[in-house]
Amino acid sequence: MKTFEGLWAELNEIAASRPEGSGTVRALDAGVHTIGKKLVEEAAESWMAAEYEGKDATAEELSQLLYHAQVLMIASGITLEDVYSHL
Ligand SMILES: N=c1c2ncn([C@@H]3O[C@H](COP(=O)(O)OP(=O)(O)OP(=O)(O)O)[C@@H](O)[C@H]3O)c2ncn1[C@@H]1O[C@H](COP(=O)(O)O)[C@@H](O)[C@H]1O
Repeated sequence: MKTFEGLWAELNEIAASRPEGSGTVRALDAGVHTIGKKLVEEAAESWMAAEYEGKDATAEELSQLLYHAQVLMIASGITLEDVYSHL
């Protein structure tokens, strides 16, 4: 099963190697403004799922929120340690 740290390693590798057809590369090229809007959208969808759609849908939306948070971190030059230092 993929973990937060496993996805982080995968996305950083993708950002460096820029494989053809990658949605992550497309998102990074679109920039922080576009990534930020997607992050907010997934946050809202997570909220709605938690209120009305049950655990499975909520977990799926939260996984997308975590993905977009990681993409925003890469686009902003932020490391896991930068974030963990605030936990
Ligand atoms: N975990 C994710 C992931 N979660 C969410 N998303 C993106 O977020 C979108 C979900 O948004 P929505 O729910 O709004 O669905 P949608 O409206 O149909 O999507 P869009 O039209 O907005 O793209 C998906 O279409 C993906 O673009 C993800 N994209 C990629 N990953 C993983 O990231 C890795 C790299 O992916 P690529 O860069 O695409 O190779 C792989 O392991 C993928 O599984």
